[in-house]
Amino acid sequence: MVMTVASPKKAASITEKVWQRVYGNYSTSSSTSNHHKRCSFDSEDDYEDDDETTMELMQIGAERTKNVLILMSDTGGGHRASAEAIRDAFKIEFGDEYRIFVKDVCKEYAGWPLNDMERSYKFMVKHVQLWKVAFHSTSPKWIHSSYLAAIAAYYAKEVEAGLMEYKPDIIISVHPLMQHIPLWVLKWQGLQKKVVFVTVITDLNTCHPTWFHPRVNRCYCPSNEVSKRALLDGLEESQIRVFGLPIRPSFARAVLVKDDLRQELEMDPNLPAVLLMGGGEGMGPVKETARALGESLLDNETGKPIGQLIIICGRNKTLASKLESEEWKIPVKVRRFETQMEKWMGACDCIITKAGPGTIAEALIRGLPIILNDYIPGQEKGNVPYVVDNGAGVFTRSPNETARLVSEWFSTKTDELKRMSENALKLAQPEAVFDIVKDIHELAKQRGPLANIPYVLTSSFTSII
Ligand SMILES: CCCCCCCC/C=C\CCCCCCCC(=O)OC[C@H](CO[C@@H]1O[C@H](CO)[C@H](O)[C@H](O)[C@H]1O)OC(=O)CCCCCCC/C=C\CCCCCCCC
Ligand SMILES: O=c1ccn([C@@H]2O[C@H](COP(=O)(O)OP(=O)(O)O)[C@@H](O)[C@H]2O)c(=O)[nH]1
Repeated sequence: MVMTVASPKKAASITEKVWQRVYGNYSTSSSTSNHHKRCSFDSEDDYEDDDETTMELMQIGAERTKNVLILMSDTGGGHRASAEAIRDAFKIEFGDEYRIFVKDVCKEYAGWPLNDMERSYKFMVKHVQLWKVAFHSTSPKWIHSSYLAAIAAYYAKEVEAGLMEYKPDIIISVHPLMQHIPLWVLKWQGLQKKVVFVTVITDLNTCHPTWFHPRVNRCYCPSNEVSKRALLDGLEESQIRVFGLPIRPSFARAVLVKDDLRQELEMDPNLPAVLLMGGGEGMGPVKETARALGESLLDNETGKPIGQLIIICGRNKTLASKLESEEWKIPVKVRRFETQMEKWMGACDCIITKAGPGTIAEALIRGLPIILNDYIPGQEKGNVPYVVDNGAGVFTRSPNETARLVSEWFSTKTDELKRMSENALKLAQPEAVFDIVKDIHELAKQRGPLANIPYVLTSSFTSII
């Protein structure tokens, strides 16, 4: 079990413990304080535990700054992008009412395999058949539940220390593998009634069943397709909300003018532009597609370009170096990891990408017709019909076919490009992230009296049980 067993030294009354904590001569449990020293916080100032404790007690009965812990992992770029979108939306809507931490608690606190998921995931998606088997073989509830239960039991103390470090009032999971273990820890700690736990799903359609956990307070689904799956997997309607996929507020709120963006980004002001990318890791047939576009966007009769190409390689440095060293007959910009994706998307007229949900949702907001040229089996498969059946794009794995489509859109089929752009805008849900944070805020307000009792007191309860 995870409960801290009270040592003789610690066997003080609750009053004594509170007294000690407020007036000093008290140190928190060793695993937590050790980690605290090496841990960096996302908030502007690191804080001392004693000050924090005093502050918490002073704020009993008053409105306290609430701590929100967002659990994510860098398996792909989408989970971090959604986590940061939620963090920014909290700041915009509620200012200092909430203190937000975006953390991969499993990586920071637990051991293998939890601390190595990014590398393992990269390896598996490179060998797609391996990923396909892993994804589908772990789909039955009894398989993933027992597997995760075993990991939870093994790393309980570490994950507990990780969670408690941030004294969360609200935990938001934006990752499929971050429901079971934290929820077990909260149960073991007796903190389920104190802490609001919500899941924000970042897959648009064929998501893995680990996303759905019956003990969450809310499950935010990005689409009706996902909410149907949630209901089938045993969640109650009252737990589910469908607002859309959370996208960084800079996409929803900034007023961007294409001509200005092109000037700022040093692009050709007149030529239509296609954006080519492959998620945060620069995956999929980017190189081959770029070469095919280099040919198809050149008018052979006049020798002049009919379009320009922007390639965003994300963290794939090898790809970027290779493309940077090539000679192009049309205007081409090769970029590495970009932090202002809304600007590049705003400056272009269509996009080519693998079926990453984050990129798709962002492109829809900017009204970009989408050519999907790849998908990761399992979680990304359903994103293809989501785009194609709604008339916002097409799917082809062939670089030559992709290049032909773009050259037609930029010359003879401009009406088709316009129609798809309108359909994309109809599917877009730019306000989703704000709807999500407002709902979480309401949920937190509805919590019972235990929610307002500071951790210094609740942890005193648990440590003497
Ligand atoms: C016959 C029974 C055999 C059972 C053996 C179990 C072996 C476990 C081996 C592998 C684990 C497979 C996990 C499958 C569940 C994955 C759920 C899921 O959807 O994951 C997706 C994320 C990545 O996010 C996606 O990124 C995409 C872009 O790249 C895109 O943006 C998409 O929208 C995102 O959702 O995948 C992960 O995070 C998986 C990390 C797997 C790392 C494997 C590590 C090695 C083994 C164990 C880790 C511990 C957790 C295992 C949990 C197993 C139960 C499900
Ligand atoms: O240079 C880059 C490349 C990608 N992204 C972002 O990374 C996310 C990629 O998420 P997606 O779900 O599309 O794919 P993943 O990377 O998870 O496979 C999106 O928000 C992109 O805008 C970014 O910010 N900079």
